[in-house]
Amino acid sequence: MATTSCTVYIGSFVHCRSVTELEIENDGAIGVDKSGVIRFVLRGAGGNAENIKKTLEFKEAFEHGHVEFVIVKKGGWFFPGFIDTHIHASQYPNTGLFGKTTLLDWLNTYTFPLESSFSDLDKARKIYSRAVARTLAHGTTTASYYTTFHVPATNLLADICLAKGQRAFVGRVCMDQLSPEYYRDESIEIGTENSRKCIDYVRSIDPAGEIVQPIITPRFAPSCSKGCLAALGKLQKETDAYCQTHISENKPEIELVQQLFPESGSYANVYEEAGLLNEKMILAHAVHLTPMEKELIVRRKAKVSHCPASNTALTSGCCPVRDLIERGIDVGLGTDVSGGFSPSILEMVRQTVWVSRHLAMTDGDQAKLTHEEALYLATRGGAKVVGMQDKVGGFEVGKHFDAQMIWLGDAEDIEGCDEFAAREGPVDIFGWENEEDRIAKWVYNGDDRNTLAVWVKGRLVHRRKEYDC
Ligand SMILES: O=c1[nH]c(=O)c2nc[nH]c2[nH]1
Ligand SMILES: [Zn+2]
Repeated sequence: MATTSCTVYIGSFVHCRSVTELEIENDGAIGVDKSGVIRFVLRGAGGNAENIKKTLEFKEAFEHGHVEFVIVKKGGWFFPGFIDTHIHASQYPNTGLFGKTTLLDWLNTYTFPLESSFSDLDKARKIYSRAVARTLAHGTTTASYYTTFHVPATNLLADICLAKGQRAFVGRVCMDQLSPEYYRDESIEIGTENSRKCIDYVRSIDPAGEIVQPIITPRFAPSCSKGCLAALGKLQKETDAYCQTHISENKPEIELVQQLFPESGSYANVYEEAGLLNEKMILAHAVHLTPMEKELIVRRKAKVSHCPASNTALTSGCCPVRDLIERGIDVGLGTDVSGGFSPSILEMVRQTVWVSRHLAMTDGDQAKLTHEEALYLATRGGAKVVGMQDKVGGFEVGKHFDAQMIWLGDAEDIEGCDEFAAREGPVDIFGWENEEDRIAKWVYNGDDRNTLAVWVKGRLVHRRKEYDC
């Protein structure tokens, strides 16, 4: 699956025009050069090859016969790749396992025993390969990953993402307290040094950071001493790397932070004091922030990863996403595997809508988010969270072609078979649906069977077996 020459993607495309509005173009053409950058976007008569040939950028390529065409079937569309702003690759085998636990006992019961086993590199390879392949199959073209505290296994995940072509932030988990003794950094110095080794390694395999980048990852305040957080704040300044952590996920966790950092005043202020709260910080959850904490996050331009499935599974709470957005905080979506039960960002789009509706039942209708808004969070919102809004999230000239081809199946009846056996995928199409209906059906009923192919920077990184493109 290598990058070809120039490619023109022909047919319908859909992306978010604004937070609330989708652009649906039924007769489009997107020209992508051999480095994966979008060189033209045509609306109307895009399928007309003569029209496409007229575009200056591609004239020469056409003349030399170096242009390939990828055509989406009628009823399907190209959509920007999804951005998962918070996922624990190391927890992938536990997807769907959480029982009745809540955050703190879930960590001890399910999470620390699994994560600590990543000293076994064969096991790490198997798990990370599957996690990356599966998320790609769900259309995730960029992911911000937590690994474990192991340096070799963390570097292995970066290798796998680079080889498979998924854009990734790869973060070695730092913690020097609270987790079991067999699974915590021996000292602040050793932990910081190990994190630096991972940063250096990831930058050595992709110096331009086009596909993989390092991300500093203090697990969360309860797992990190004040000295550990301060050392990571210093490392962040030195390396200018991104940073990710958890914040205000559930109430007992917040009480624990008050006990552990009594003089800090608030959970957000613990990170602020360590110099970690800035525009390169991705804060996962942010369910129970106080107004003062939200103001601080706005001032520091830190980002939020909304993880609706995880917040429901671990009964953490309903994040007031509308409030965060209206305050001007950049919000993206996170699967938070395996607190979250699914590696699919499409599922998180649904869950975002559901959580907002549950919130609306108590807080009023203004809390409700539409699926158009949730799709924005899954693409352009996520791009802002990871600082890639100029590169990915939509189809504009100059952006990279990170995209998925969506197809719901067609409406043709199979003779003698009126019922569900006629359908291979999860969505029933009757043929009379307009484009808006098809998108709604995809959001509420679709899954990876509808994602026929996925590209990152113009490189085909996934395709369904039965789809030949
Ligand atoms: O959802 C979560 N997953 C984790 O692994 C974790 N660690 C601390 N807090 C956490 N929350
Ligand atoms: Zn998490």
